[in-house]
Amino acid sequence: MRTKKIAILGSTGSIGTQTLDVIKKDGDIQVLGLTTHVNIELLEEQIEVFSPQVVGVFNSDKAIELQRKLKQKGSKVEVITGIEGLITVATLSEAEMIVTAVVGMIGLLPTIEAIKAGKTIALANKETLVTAGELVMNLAKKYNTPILPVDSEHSAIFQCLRGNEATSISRLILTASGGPFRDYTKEQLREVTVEQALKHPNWVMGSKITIDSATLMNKGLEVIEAKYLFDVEASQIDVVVHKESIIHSMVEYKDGSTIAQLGVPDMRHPIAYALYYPERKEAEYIHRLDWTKLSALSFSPPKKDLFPCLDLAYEALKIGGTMPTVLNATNEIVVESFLKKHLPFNEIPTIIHNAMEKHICINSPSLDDILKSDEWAREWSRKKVEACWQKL
Ligand SMILES: NC(=O)C1=CN([C@@H]2O[C@H](COP(=O)(O)OP(=O)(O)OC[C@H]3O[C@@H](n4cnc5c(N)ncnc54)[C@H](OP(=O)(O)O)[C@@H]3O)[C@@H](O)[C@H]2O)C=CC1
Ligand SMILES: CC(=O)[C@@H](O)[C@H](O)COP(=O)(O)O
Ligand SMILES: [Mn+2]
Repeated sequence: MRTKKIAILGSTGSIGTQTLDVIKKDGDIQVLGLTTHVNIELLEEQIEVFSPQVVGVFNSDKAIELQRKLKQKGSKVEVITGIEGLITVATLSEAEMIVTAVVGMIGLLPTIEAIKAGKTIALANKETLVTAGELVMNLAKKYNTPILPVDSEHSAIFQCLRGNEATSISRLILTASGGPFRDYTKEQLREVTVEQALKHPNWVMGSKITIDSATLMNKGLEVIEAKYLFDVEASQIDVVVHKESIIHSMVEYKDGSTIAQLGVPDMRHPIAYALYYPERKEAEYIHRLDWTKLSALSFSPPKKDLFPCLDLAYEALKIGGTMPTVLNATNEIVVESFLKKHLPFNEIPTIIHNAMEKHICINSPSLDDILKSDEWAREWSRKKVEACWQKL
């Protein structure tokens, strides 16, 4: 049996740990590199089990601490800090595939370097495509590098597209759980707490994406991600609330037929699909749907007036250029602030909207334009949050 060699960016997070779980179950993938931001305790355990060559620890104090611990144990694993650590792991010469499971646009530069180094990308890090979708996809074409979606909706669409011509697509239908507040009124939404927002009805995920699900920004980011991954028009991407999260997304074809991908909500399925693509690997550990107990699959339109982030994402996509970059960067700042309890829930879309209004959009941006727009949006929204915090 051939052993596939991979590296994982963000191995200590929700997607990272589930990727390692899949790998442990199958035993036919070798892990050459791992990275974390600060969680060196978990990284140390992962080093014990998977024996990578190199690890990246973004935080420099934590990197030094880990280096010291590993030295004491006589370990030969190399530790690299900062963005250099992420890029080194993303471009390890022997690795064929990179799983991008970091959260946020910090994943952009390592992903670009991995593409240039010809690595297959198993992409969970949606902020990368939202920030620089056109640039990343153009690079992937230039370097002939496959980008395999890990996000459950995009994996579903990818699976539904197999064996069909892209030209026969009528529309993509992304399913949304609606998040924990899908049945809340406008008044109730004013009072929601971080603790409530962190309780996703169907998935256990990292805190940033969980808040994005609660605002429906996750679906907005996924609309942009779908546009770039599948090269369709924004008008061809619809969102429907499906609270059971059993149908992971659908493709409607020109002949009126719709193909959907269904399964229990378990990220190990889309992760394994990307890891082993084009093979479908035996996965006894994934629970099967019990059709006799599934009494109903429900659908309803998203409440766009109560959750304006979805429309903001469509708007950013329509404007194009650096507008999705600004949408993403502002969202990262306001979500972080909400999680720190420095910002109320209903200020999230307001600040993003204001940032988009203020931004002077650059069309066909270079990487430098993108990085500068990202920086501008972060600075601008930090000031807005600060002003809001003073008033609270
Ligand atoms: N969780 C899920 O089910 C799904 C997630 N996704 C997407 O996958 C990505 C990862 O999500 P998720 O696993 O939930 O996130 P988590 O917050 O659980 O994990 C994020 C990982 O990235 C690391 N990290 C965070 N910030 C930095 C930084 N500045 N520099 C370097 N590394 C960093 C974290 O390290 P540390 O542990 O030290 O904080 C951790 O390893 C996101 O883009 C998300 O939208 C998509 C679909 C489903
Ligand atoms: C598991 C996954 O892919 C998440 O993006 C999930 O879809 C979030 O659920 P929402 O539909 O609530 O955004
Ligand atoms: Mn998703």
